[in-house]
Amino acid sequence: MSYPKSERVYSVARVYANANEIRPREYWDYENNFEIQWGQISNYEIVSKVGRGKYSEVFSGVNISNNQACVIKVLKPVKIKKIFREVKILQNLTGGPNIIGLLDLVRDSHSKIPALIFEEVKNVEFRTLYPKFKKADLQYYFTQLLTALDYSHSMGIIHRDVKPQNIMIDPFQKKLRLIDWGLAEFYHPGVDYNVRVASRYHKGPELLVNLNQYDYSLDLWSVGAMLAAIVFKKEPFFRGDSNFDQLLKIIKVLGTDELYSYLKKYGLTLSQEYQDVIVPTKREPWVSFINDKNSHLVDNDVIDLIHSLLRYDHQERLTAREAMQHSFFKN
Ligand SMILES: Nc1ncnc2c1ncn2[C@@H]1O[C@H](COP(=O)(O)OP(=O)(O)OP(=O)(O)O)[C@@H](O)[C@H]1O
Repeated sequence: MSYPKSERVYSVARVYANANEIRPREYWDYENNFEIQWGQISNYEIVSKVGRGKYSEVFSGVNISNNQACVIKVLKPVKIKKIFREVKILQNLTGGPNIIGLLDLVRDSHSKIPALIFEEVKNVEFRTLYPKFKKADLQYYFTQLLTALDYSHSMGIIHRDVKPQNIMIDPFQKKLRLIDWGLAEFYHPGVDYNVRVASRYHKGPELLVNLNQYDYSLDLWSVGAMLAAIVFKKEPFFRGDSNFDQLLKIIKVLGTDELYSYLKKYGLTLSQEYQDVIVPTKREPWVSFINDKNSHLVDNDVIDLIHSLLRYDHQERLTAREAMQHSFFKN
């Protein structure tokens, strides 16, 4: 059984909780009876290297059978289960709005090293792009991102690694694609998930306080952290220098009162290590982050949106769909 329910169910997603249960088992069970149909590796040629991740080397390439540009993600050796999960999730989501399209799967006949073939996005690096964003750009691109997330969540899938590096934007075509589904997971209510996911600066509080029954709302914390970073021109917004320190950076902004209410609500306690260093802290008002460099981007709407995403309590955060309906996107 791949998704054992916990004996104590203390948190269930507010939306799409049964997205997998209502679908056939083959939809989410990537461990049993799942077989990959491999394409022709000879169709693809590498052009140049575009990036490297923890789990892969990524190249721009071309499909010589139709002259189509593509991206070739060559996987580093990892557990076969992890590869199956990424492939199954990509197959389920490909074709959805603003989700990176998986075009083919190939593997080297000798080494058996697999590679994923994707549509190519002519991405402009976020450190170049985001500082130029005006309110209209934020409205447009965050709507695109939330559309991808609402779709993925409605399909029962949590991305679990939302961050600028995983959001490809081609500003000339105004195209946004959510990439890197390597940490994504199927959501089943009442299952204890591994908290060692996401990248440090974008980890939600649930991961840092060891709350295992998290859900889609994890992705909305990461969106909130990204939005706050752009709006307040503070990249990243929460810069912890370790996983331990990451929660301390969040406390500096959100304070301790709501942290303790959060822990109490779900019956959690902080480790002794945290209890030794955390002192009572007041919430830092959002307006205290306004300065000469960012004031043109800040208004009450965007502050309210950030405030509604950056909540300790994952159940209080706006869902992707609710966030899209926020007044920030209307004016
Ligand atoms: N479809 C694409 N179009 C353009 N660039 C891409 C595409 N896919 C991946 N890249 C580039 O390759 C990098 C690594 O890809 P990806 O995040 O999928 O790999 P990873 O090994 O899972 O990375 P990580 O260590 O962040 O988990 C991306 O940050 C991006 O720069």
